[in-house]
Amino acid sequence: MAEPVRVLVTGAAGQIAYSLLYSIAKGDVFGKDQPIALVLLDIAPMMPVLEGVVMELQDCALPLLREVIPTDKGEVAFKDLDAAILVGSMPRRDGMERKDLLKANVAIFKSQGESLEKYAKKTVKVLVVGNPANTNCLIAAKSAPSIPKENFSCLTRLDHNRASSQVAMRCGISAEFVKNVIIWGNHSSTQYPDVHHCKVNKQGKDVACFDAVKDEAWLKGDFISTVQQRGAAVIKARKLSSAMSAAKAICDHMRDIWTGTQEGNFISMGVYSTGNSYGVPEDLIYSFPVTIKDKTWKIVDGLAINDFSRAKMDATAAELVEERDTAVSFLGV
Ligand SMILES: NC(=O)C1=CN([C@@H]2O[C@H](COP(=O)(O)OP(=O)(O)OC[C@H]3O[C@@H](n4cnc5c(N)ncnc54)[C@H](O)[C@@H]3O)[C@@H](O)[C@H]2O)C=CC1
Ligand SMILES: O=C(O)CCC(=O)C(=O)O
Repeated sequence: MAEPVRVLVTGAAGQIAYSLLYSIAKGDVFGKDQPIALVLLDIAPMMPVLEGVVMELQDCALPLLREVIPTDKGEVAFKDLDAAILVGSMPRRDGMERKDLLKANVAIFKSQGESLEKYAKKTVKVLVVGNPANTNCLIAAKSAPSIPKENFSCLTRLDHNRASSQVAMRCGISAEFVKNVIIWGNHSSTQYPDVHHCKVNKQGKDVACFDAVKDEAWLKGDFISTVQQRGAAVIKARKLSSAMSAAKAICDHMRDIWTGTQEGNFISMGVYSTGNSYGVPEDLIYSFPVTIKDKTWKIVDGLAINDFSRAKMDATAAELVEERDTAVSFLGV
């Protein structure tokens, strides 16, 4: 059997991690034959809670889980990593915008980027989940200059899954029959869920989403705002932010990095924008449609962009430029 992959989850005593760790440990992400060493980082006051999580992982008696390492120390957590899933940070409460989190959370990602630089393998794949996810990811990447920027990505797969599911429900079909929705831009309420290239499989045939849904006003109106506001709607209802669906999206994202995307399908993730062909400003982590092969993503080029889409792509880019500049002014990176 293969050597264990060493996987870090930060915020390991929190609610997303509680939904996530079982799926990783049972092989849903890195493969059913791939042993795993799971490193769990949280802050010192959470160590007693983390001990409980470790006990539960042990009690699952999972064959692939070779080692569980709980810690509050960066030098232990980031050592020799193959994959890092950076969840730990402060979540948004009802009434807060993601920008409110910027100051508190970017400092965490600067310090974790520095730890990746010092201790992780240069091949480590880093997924940033903690909000504001795009800007935190950019700051972590900038703080780890010897790790290629392409190894860093942020989670917009939850938005992607939300968009697929909204279209599927509208058509009365399962979400597996909806492919190639796109989330452009920021994981925030300015994101642009775009269905101009989306296909819906109806009775075995791929049909353009606009023809399948037959309601352009909905697709250009309530559909977009529902996806943009879904995180806030869940917070309002649960008084806590999305956790089960976030964990599922993290698994989808990291599994696609590890094993690649299916031929003809693309997915959305926040990646480094420098060199993109869509006129998005450089030096951002911006969500694009990507395909993945050999653990390497590639932005899907050549998709037609109409004026409606252009305006929304530019608006979310402008928000990211502002977030980046604010973060840089806080941190001086
Ligand atoms: N990108 C996305 O699609 C989504 C992102 N999120 C974000 O994920 C983050 C975590 O959410 P939850 O698990 O619900 O929050 P939570 O509050 O339940 O858990 C966060 C955990 O992170 C820990 N933590 C705080 N600072 C840390 C540090 N410096 N190092 C390590 N651990 C640290 C806390 O002690 C806590 O255990 C939030 O920022 C939330 O906004 C949530 C849902 C979706
Ligand atoms: O909206 C938030 O701030 C937390 C949860 C989240 O990012 C989401 O559900 O999309």
